[in-house]
Formats: sequence, C-alpha cells, structure tokens
Amino acid sequence: MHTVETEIKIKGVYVSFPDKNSGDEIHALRDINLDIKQGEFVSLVGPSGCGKTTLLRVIADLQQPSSGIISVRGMTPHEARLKKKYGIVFQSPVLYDWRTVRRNVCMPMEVIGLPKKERTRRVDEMLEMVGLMKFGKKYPHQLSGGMQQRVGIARALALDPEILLMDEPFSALDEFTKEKLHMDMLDIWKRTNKTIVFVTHNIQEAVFLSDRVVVLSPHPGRVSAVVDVGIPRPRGLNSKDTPEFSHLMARVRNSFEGV
Ligand SMILES: Nc1ncnc2c1ncn2[C@@H]1O[C@H](COP(=O)(O)OP(=O)(O)OP(=O)(O)O)[C@@H](O)[C@H]1O
Repeated sequence: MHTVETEIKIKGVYVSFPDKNSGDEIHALRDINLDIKQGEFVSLVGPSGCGKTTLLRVIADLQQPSSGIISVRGMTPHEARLKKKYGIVFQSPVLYDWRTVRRNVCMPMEVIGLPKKERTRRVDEMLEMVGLMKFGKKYPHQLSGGMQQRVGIARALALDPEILLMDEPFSALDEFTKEKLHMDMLDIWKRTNKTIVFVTHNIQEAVFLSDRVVVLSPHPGRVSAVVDVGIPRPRGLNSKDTPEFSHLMARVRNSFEGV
C-alpha cells in the first residue's frame, strides 16, 4: 500500500511574547501538535490574534518556538529554509515596483545564481501557470490586485519549493477575483503537488480549498479542532451549494472557543 509521508511534524510547540505594557507573557501558541502530509492542503483558521501567523512563521523559521519541535522531513525549519524548501506568499505580494513582472518572478533565481537560460525557461513556465504570460513586461503598478498576487505566487514557486506557505493571500481582493484565484490555486496545487499551509480567517475559503481545516482559538492560541473536508475533487464553485459544504462550515464555525 502506498503511504503518504509526513512533510511537517509539529510537536508540543509553544510560543510566548512579553507583553509590551505589562511585561506579562502573551501565550501566542500553546501545545500545538499537528502532522501535515506531503501534498496536503491544510488551512489554519481562527479569529484575529489566535496565532495563525505565528504558527506559519514558526514553520518558516521566521520565528523561534519557546519550546517544542518542528521537523520538516527530519530537518529543522532552519535547515529546510536554507535548502529552499519553502515558498511564501504574504497578504500583500511585496513586489519590486521598478522591476517588470518577469524580473520580479526571476528574483529568487538570480539570488541563487541560476544560469540565465534556466531562469528564462522557469519564468515562462511560472507565468504560464499563473495565467500572466502576456503581462511579463508590465510593472506591478500596471496590474490589478489579483494579478499582483499571481505574480507573488509565481515568485514563491520559482525555485520549486516543496512547501508553499500562504498568509491570508486573498483577503484584500474582491469576491469575484478571490473566487477566480481559488479555482486557479486548486489547479496550481494539482499541477505542482505542493504541500500547502494556508492561513485565513475566512471559513468558506478554508473549507473550499482544503483537505483539512485546523481551527485555532485565542488566548492562548491552541488547536480547538481539526476538520476533515471530504468534499470530492476536483471541486467547482457549485461544490459550495451542497449540504455537505454548509455542514462543514458549521462544524468549523462551532469549533471556535473563547471568541
Ligand atoms: N512579535 C510579537 N511581539 C509581541 N506579541 C506578538 C508578536 N507577534 C504576535 N504577537 C501576539 O501573539 C498573538 C498571536 O498573533 P498572530 O499574529 O499570530 O495572530 P493571527 O491569528 O495571525 O492574527 P491576525 O488574523 O490578526 O493576523 C497576538 O496576541 C499577538 O498580539
């Protein structure tokens, strides 16, 4: 039988910050335990302040846990980061305004010194995948918000990382653009077979995209539920109209504690 390997193992992770005013500890994350499988699409949902971004940052080696262990196929997050195992997409795509779309996507490849021919081939491939082939010579300010976010996704995938970490990537977009990006994101995920950890506070978005939805609750940030989403794939916009979808949304919503 084919067994799917664990990509990210999170064991007993705590993160605390000192409160700026009182000096007390803020428990951003308490005893987080979670295994994420290779190729899985997992969303972290919860209200503001429940620790979603902190958990993503701990996985990405942008924040150190106060205690606990994170292992990425046996590596520490630091080793995984050095080996370019992560692609990261932020809420705002942070593009270089003086660089064209092509040169923005190219940036990580320039940093590691990939030969020009390989860079050109890879940029073409990435732009084709995110549907921006005709916009390579444009500058970021000439693009819509949705298109800018597509550039951010193309750039995050440029070095072919195994894991894509996404922090509320679509939250600033209008509903129509968001729906289109959801469909394209599922397509990109299927084509690339990445492991995706996706932070959102949008329950519908989480259920629509994910294999599993991890519900975090605040003060202290902890896992209050993990909901399996069994809705068949490929999913279409009409998947949202099914009783199963409504039932799953209700399950996620009802899992919030202390809000
Ligand atoms: N660098 C920091 N210093 C102090 N406190 C922090 C720091 N980063 C996060 N926190 C605190 O940790 C808790 C979790 O924050 P985090 O940003 O991870 O939550 P979140 O669920 O991503 O929220 P949002 O949806 O608003 O982005 C909050 O109480 C926050 O104020």
